[in-house]
Amino acid sequence: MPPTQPVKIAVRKLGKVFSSGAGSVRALDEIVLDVHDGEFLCLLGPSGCGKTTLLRVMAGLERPSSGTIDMRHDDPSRSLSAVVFQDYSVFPWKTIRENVIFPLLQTGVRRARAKEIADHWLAQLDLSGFENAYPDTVSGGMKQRVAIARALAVEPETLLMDEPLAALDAQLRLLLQEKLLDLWQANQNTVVFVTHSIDEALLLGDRIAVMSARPGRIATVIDVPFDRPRHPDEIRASPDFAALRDEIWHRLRRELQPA
Ligand SMILES: Nc1ncnc2c1ncn2[C@@H]1O[C@H](COP(=O)(O)OP(=O)(O)OP(=O)(O)O)[C@@H](O)[C@H]1O
Repeated sequence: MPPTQPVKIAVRKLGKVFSSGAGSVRALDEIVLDVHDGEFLCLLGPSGCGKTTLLRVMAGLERPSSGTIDMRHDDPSRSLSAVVFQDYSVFPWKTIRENVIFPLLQTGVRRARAKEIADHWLAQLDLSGFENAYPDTVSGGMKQRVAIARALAVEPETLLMDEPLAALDAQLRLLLQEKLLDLWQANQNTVVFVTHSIDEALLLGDRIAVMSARPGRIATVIDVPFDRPRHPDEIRASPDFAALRDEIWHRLRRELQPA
């Protein structure tokens, strides 16, 4: 649906150039994009087009070379944003519970309360019973659920996710997509979600920003018409799904093989 909520993240003419002794790479060029309150926005584009770079700029992990990015922070008691990366970025030397507690302690939450919050989010991610396990003793899917629990536990106003399901096998990926749909339905965070998968973007996103080949620009933004709460099997079987998937694929193909 076209967004009706106020703008949460405003990206204006954003450019990013990486310079090194070997030369420079223009990763992003004149990106203009609005992300709205409570919106699930997917970023899709050819490999190397700058999706991760854009997400890292949003997270404050990279500085723009030009242009601006403005992210509204409404509630100082909540974190502005939290990031989930592809590679299960959990601390192997901490237990699963301590992984989730850690950022809460950093923000000043007392340990007893942090434990309660951690256990709540671990239960939401179906990890009850594994609180005292170490990440390396559980599966990749579970590690990624720990990373998601840790990100959600700080109640971020915006959740930034960089291909969080890409390293999982196909079946596990479908299950975690369903989990993310449920979590979004319950919490309605603003989410920016990088993916290579058109199907995943259509299933999860309210809108899909398709990027051009490097230097990345926003080639087009597609409204996803499916009502929420969403039922993945029904959506995948719908004619709209097939038509949109074709439309997006043809758009991406133009980026991959310019005329
Ligand atoms: N720290 C860096 N130093 C130099 N170049 C970089 C750096 N980070 C990214 N790049 C380059 O910027 C471009 C965009 O990279 P980025 O990882 O953002 O793309 P992407 O769309 O996320 O790629 P993929 O889909 O393959 O993950 C690439 O050419 C990459 O090599």
